[in-house]
Amino acid sequence: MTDAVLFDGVRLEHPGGRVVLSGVDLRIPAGAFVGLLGANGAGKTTLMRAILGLLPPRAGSIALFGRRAARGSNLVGYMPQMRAALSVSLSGRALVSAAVNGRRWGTALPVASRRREVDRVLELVGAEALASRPLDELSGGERQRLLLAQCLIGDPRLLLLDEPLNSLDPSRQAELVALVRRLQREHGITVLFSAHELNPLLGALDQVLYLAGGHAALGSVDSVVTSETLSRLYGAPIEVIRSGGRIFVLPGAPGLERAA
Ligand SMILES: Nc1ncnc2c1ncn2[C@@H]1O[C@H](COP(=O)(O)OP(=O)(O)OP(=O)(O)O)[C@@H](O)[C@H]1O
Repeated sequence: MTDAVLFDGVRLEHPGGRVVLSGVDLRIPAGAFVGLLGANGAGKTTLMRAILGLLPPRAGSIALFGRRAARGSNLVGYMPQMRAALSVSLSGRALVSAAVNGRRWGTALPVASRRREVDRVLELVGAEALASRPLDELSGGERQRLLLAQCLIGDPRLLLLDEPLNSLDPSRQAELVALVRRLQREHGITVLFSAHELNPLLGALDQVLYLAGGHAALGSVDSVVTSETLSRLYGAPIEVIRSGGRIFVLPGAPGLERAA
């Protein structure tokens, strides 16, 4: 099967020459749910922008479903991290409609078809009842569902979700992860889901993509989230502790915290 995402020797730099990632080779199989983990500034957003074709690699190549990554691809749905613009009295339906009208098909799509597409994505995320309410009256979890609906417009095969759990409480986090997991399973969508915390994603992940020190490691949670792999990636001692079905990643040499 064609890989959803293929990085071959990729080097990503921001203007001004800041190297964020280098020598990255990775293959994300189509239909996988991948958690993208890494500390602040590790390059999670940068990697998503490269997949979107907004930051072309300075070396190597990126392909999506066998085609070179390019800006404006209908294969990809993106939920960006910055969501301040949502504190407005716009309705949920207007927010989702704006994406249908603007990004995917312009004005070429007949009004009835546009409306059907908005209804379809609202139903996919169970947000029909939210559609008529102003965004500034909705909870964080409800807004996230509408943003997810927006990403699903045009039936993308790959979803890039940039820290969608931020500012949600643990039960809303669990609901959102379960919703994305269901969409991924039922529709065969590939998901790249960035987060600061691994634990809320543990039950959903097929693989984890960890970024640190300009490098990337992709694989099962058990193979990547280990003291050995993360210490190599960070270039510094990292301790990984598993307890009660949760995983804790701590800086420092093994044994130091326990000794303290
Ligand atoms: N437009 C830009 N120009 C120059 N440097 C940038 C730009 N955007 C990001 N960077 C730098 O690239 C590095 C990676 O940033 P990025 O936002 O990708 O990290 P992140 O893992 O998404 O972080 P966070 O978890 O804080 O969102 C950081 O050092 C950041 O300062």
